[in-house]
Amino acid sequence: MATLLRKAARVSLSGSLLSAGGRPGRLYALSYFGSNSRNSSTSSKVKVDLDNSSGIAVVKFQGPPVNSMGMDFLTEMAIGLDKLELDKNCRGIILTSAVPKVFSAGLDIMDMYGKTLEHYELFWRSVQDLWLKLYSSSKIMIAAINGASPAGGCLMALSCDYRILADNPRYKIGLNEAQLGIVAPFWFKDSMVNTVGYRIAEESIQFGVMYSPADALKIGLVDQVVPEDKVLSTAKEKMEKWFDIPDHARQISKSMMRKPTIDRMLANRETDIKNFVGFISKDSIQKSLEMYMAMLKMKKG
Ligand SMILES: CC/C=C\CCC/C=C/C(=O)SCCNC(=O)CCNC(=O)[C@H](O)C(C)(C)COP(=O)(O)OP(=O)(O)OC[C@H]1O[C@@H](n2cnc3c(N)ncnc32)[C@H](O)[C@@H]1OP(=O)(O)O
Repeated sequence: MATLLRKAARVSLSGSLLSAGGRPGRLYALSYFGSNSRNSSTSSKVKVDLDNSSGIAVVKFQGPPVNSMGMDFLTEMAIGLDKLELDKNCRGIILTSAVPKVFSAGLDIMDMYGKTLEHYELFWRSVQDLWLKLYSSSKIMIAAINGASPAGGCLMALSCDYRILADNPRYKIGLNEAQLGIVAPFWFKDSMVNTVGYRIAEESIQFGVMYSPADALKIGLVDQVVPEDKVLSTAKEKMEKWFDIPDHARQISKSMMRKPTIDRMLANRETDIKNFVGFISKDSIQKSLEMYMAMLKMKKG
């Protein structure tokens, strides 16, 4: 009976939780290589390592200096996630960083500065696409946050089912867009509200608060804070606990919780792209981004 239940638990529903409009299951060229028990794929910004015996895939961001989410990163992540979504051996995915001290610096500001309208449109569609894949994944997603995680970095963590943050006061996390003079779009806001609740999100987004690990834990932005060298092992231990739940029941429950948020984004996707392109191409916003980049560079010198 126990074996039967275990087998049943491994049966996964095909495809992500995405509804029809979301273009799931796209095929792509990236291929896995490795032994029967391990499948690995490395592209320039993302490394995917699936352990077939445990069912856990570790997706490591490896785009120094800060794992910013530019076109390459977005494309490689989308390809890696598509592949894992279709892989029956994969039951859970851990997102983490191979770059010291940074999980992800969020969207690549250089993709939002001084480019053509066509570029902004393509870029924003790719950002939406990645969020849809993360948020609607049928797999168990755990963020092993081993570094700073502002804006888009925080969004990737928010898209997971569980978040573990390294206990280092320099590793701040939050949707800080307002501090750059830009606005977190409604689906960033929805992801935050769904995690920490309306009142905290309201304050957090308006101020663009970046939380220390202790504060992030207090408001429920992360679920656990552990010593830095334990982040990945804790994520793997936690994953084993999630594996005790039969996949089909967990997936349907996840879909039930997330579907309204996903559907809202799909229904407003084109308007959201128009808003982004119109907003980001304004002179005043371009100026804000320019000043922000200069400030980042000055901080170094
Ligand atoms: C209608 C809707 C409209 C708009 C919605 C847009 C939504 C936007 C979402 C976003 O994600 S915007 C990005 C927000 N990100 C940030 O504010 C993070 C900024 N970066 C940092 O705070 C720090 O870099 C750090 C992540 C804490 C790491 O600090 P560290 O000291 O380790 O590195 P350093 O600051 O020296 O940076 C190294 C290098 O990287 C460049 N950099 C940093 N972040 C970005 C980025 N997001 N995009 C592009 N480039 C980035 C930084 O300038 C340095 O470059 P240099 O070596 O050439 O000087």
